[in-house]
Amino acid sequence: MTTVIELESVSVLRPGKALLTDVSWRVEDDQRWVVLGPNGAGKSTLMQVVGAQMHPTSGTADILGERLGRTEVFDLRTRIGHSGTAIADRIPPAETVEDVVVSAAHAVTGRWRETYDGDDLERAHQILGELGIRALSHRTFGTLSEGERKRTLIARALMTDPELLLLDEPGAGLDLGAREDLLMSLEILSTAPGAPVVVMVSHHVEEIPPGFTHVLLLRDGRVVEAGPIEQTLTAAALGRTFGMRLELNKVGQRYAARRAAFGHRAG
Ligand SMILES: Nc1ncnc2c1ncn2[C@@H]1O[C@H](COP(=O)(O)OP(=O)(O)OP(=O)(O)O)[C@@H](O)[C@H]1O
Repeated sequence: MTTVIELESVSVLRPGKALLTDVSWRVEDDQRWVVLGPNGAGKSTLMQVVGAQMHPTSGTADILGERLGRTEVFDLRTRIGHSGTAIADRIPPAETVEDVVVSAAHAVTGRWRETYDGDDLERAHQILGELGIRALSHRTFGTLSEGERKRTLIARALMTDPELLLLDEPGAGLDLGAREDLLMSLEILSTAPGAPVVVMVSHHVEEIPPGFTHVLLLRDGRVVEAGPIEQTLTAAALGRTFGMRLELNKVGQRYAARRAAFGHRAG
């Protein structure tokens, strides 16, 4: 077992605001994590630190064996796949799906900057096939539905064969069918032999893909609980995270949460 992420007392401070406070977190290479928390909890900030895009103000962050602040972040970033809305916003709407994915091989957004070889294209098409969107290869990014965009961004994040894959709210904005399709793809890709370690951010327990093993609950920049899903994801812990009394149900490997009925005791 190898430690992929090790944060020790990480804080990220901005003028007048603590984005993260004293976050300690360890992720091993046989684990798949969901980071859950309400709006503004610090989830994206945490992904920025873990994705080597942001340095902690204090504490230490070791990612894939490299300590932030002591390593060349550009090299480290090539080992990490990151998909989120910040990346989607930088993609030109006229770029084709194939180019969005293949351009990751050179870590640029906008194909015009680089040329690609046949191997890159073959790999891009293989990944698009695994995510069920190969038929969209020649469509432009701007014409895709939200679900198709999310898949394209995940395909892009996988293009460099990363050791660590960070998915920031992959289920946001998807309809029921698209969400269920995406969860199935995430289950398959995260449990395949040789799969990268996956960390996924979400607001909803309904979006936890089967096969995910651990959960980190975040509120106001602080860790509420972190550990194996079975023991950690309780109605009480979720209620503390979201600031209300919640009922939590589990059917098979899927979860559902709602406000607790009057008189219900969170367990
Ligand atoms: N540079 C900054 N200066 C001050 N506050 C900031 C800065 N960047 C982010 N914040 C605040 O820090 C908090 C955490 O932001 P972050 O984007 O990490 O939360 P999040 O959990 O990802 O939220 P959401 O679920 O809404 O996407 C938010 O309240 C945000 O407004």
